[in-house]
Amino acid sequence: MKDKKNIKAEIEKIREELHRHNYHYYEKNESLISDVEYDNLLKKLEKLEAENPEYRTESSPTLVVGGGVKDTKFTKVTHKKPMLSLSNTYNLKDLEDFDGRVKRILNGSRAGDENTQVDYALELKLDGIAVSIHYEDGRLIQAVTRGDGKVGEDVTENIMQIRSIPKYLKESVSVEVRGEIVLPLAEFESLNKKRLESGEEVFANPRNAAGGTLRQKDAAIVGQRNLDAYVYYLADSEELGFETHIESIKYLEGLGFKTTKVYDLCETIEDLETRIKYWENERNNLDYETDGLVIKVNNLSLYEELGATTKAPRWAISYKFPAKQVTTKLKDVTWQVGRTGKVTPVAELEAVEVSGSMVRRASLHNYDEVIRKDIKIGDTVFIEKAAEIIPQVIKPVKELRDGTEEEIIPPTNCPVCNSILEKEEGLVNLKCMNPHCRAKLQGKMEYFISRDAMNIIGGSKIVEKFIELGFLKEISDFYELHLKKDELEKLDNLGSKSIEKLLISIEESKKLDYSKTLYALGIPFVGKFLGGLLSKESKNIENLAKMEVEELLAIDGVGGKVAQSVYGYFRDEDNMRVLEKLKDAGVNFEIEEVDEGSHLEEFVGKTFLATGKLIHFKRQEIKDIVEKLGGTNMSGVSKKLDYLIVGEKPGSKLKKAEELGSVKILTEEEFLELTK
Ligand SMILES: NC(=O)c1ccc[n+]([C@@H]2O[C@H](COP(=O)([O-])OP(=O)(O)OC[C@H]3O[C@@H](n4cnc5c(N)ncnc54)[C@H](O)[C@@H]3O)[C@@H](O)[C@H]2O)c1
Ligand SMILES: [Zn+2]
Repeated sequence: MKDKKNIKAEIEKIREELHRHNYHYYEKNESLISDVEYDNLLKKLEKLEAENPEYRTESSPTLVVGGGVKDTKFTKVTHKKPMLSLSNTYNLKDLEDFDGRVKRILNGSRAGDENTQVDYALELKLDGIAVSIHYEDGRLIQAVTRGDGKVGEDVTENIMQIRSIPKYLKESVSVEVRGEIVLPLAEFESLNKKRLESGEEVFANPRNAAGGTLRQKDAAIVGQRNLDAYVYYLADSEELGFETHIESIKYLEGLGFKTTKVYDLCETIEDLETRIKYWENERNNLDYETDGLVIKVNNLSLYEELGATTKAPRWAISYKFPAKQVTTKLKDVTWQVGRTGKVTPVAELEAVEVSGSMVRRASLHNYDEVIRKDIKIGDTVFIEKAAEIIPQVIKPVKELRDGTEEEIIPPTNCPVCNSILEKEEGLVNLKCMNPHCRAKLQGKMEYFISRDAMNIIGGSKIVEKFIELGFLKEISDFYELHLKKDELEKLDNLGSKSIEKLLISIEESKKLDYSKTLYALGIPFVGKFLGGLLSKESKNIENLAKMEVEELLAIDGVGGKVAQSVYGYFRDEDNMRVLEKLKDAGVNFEIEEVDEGSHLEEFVGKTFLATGKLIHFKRQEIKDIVEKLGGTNMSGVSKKLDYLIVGEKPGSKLKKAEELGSVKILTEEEFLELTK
């Protein structure tokens, strides 16, 4: 008995929690927990309700479409056909179950026909706000949000502000069309930047921003935000005589609607799996956010038989991608000193999995941002890890504070060398001014050997050790390491093999292009682009060192800050001393004269790009060959591209080139032939 009581209490507690999250998510367009955490709670409740049917209620979040219209500022409108949610899954096994369920229902109603063929349409699941838009004789008359699925809010005026939604259709038909209102990623970023600058709270993600915008009372604001709309459902498709979902979508395109253009026909579960794998990566190249894929039965005549629960149709399911955003606890903030002495806060987090990897630390950028986002130690925070990007702290969840959170206090002294820090430009940057600070030294060394600079093997561990042992005091010391070979080989955990490799890569680095060696010096503000530009303009470092500020300013692309920085660099005795050492060691600081005699007819005036995993060449080698033979390298596929060299698993670039039709595709062997 006691047990039962506990179960009842637990069920009620989870329901209450879910109601609270629904309120924040649908009414206020903000989240207190991540979607995965929400979905896990919902699944837990579903399980408890299934095991204890006596506690089921019609109003449970497991049975109703989220979002209400109770206190709405908009006029309420009853939907002709309910606007349902979608059941969701995060794995392929559940997808197979879905396919099995669909076939079982269809087989059940057609005894004897055991092998019903079911085709699926696979679409992108846009992460935005659902709307239903009504047209009468081709004219937009009303647009309604999903609301609680039965009753939504009239947002016609706001929808009128969205350029990609046609106000008049290309045919004079009366239809109801459903789609998703999204905020494109670029718009989202610029909106948040503006809000941060004006002290307003940032939106945690594009969906929240789209929701907040669409339910604005002031249509003019909606107009400024550049929302976009993609449609994915024609409510009257059967009445209009369409047989498949995909046909109806193509018809919508013909009427003037924007769709994602993704409606892959999949005949088997294997087809579905292949497309899912493809989109797991490819979705990062879209300019709007997707949180998964939607898989729909393509044959419309099966919809009635399959039916729907109170919450979702049985002819569709969503396959959700691993979450990019999750919440976790901010345990502490540490301060990191970079190569220029800039001191930045780093979030120390309770370990959490995001996009398939464990995250323990995340960037907080600078103290100003900590203040603007109002982040405190002990806060629950949203963090995000997009493809291959360092995890970022998005915002704190202030609603979850219990009063024990602590202010983040910036240090007064350098956490590494203890010298007093100085403030630059107000509060934005704290800086260690000690020229001998170990952290700065280490940062400088790591920058010097990084891939885009001198490309010397050996990571931060080796640099740290060599600094500690006194082998590295300035960047030119790398070129004296060979003199200490015997000593180095005796060090623990290194061994002669890796020392040998290290010394070879140091030797190799001497031959690098002047643009790279210039970049490697770490002159403030001189990144890869300016390294290239300044090397071309000056031809060699002696010329560059002699340039006056006015001469530097005369170079197209060089501004005041850069000119001052470059000029100052070469007027510093220490810098010049290290530079002389590098030159004496044989590091290249001049542009090689291009020998026009080596140009090949097949290459002159032609453009090249390599993609995929290359077997015979390094990517840089291909670029060097192209340049040497008189061709030009490109970074993306466009009409201007003449040759695409493809390795293994080429991906989207090859697809694009094939679509263009004008690009010649070469294997590595064919490329090699061309150079002969
Ligand atoms: N973090 C939170 O606090 C919180 C709270 C509530 C809900 N949520 C999240 O929202 C989900 C529930 O929201 P929901 O009911 O809007 O469901 P959903 O967003 O998971 O799926 C249904 C919706 O998908 C949209 N959609 C996008 N592309 C589509 C396409 N091609 N075809 C059909 N529909 C498409 C439609 O708007 C549809 O209403 C939960 O599973 C959870 O992940 C999170
Ligand atoms: Zn310091």
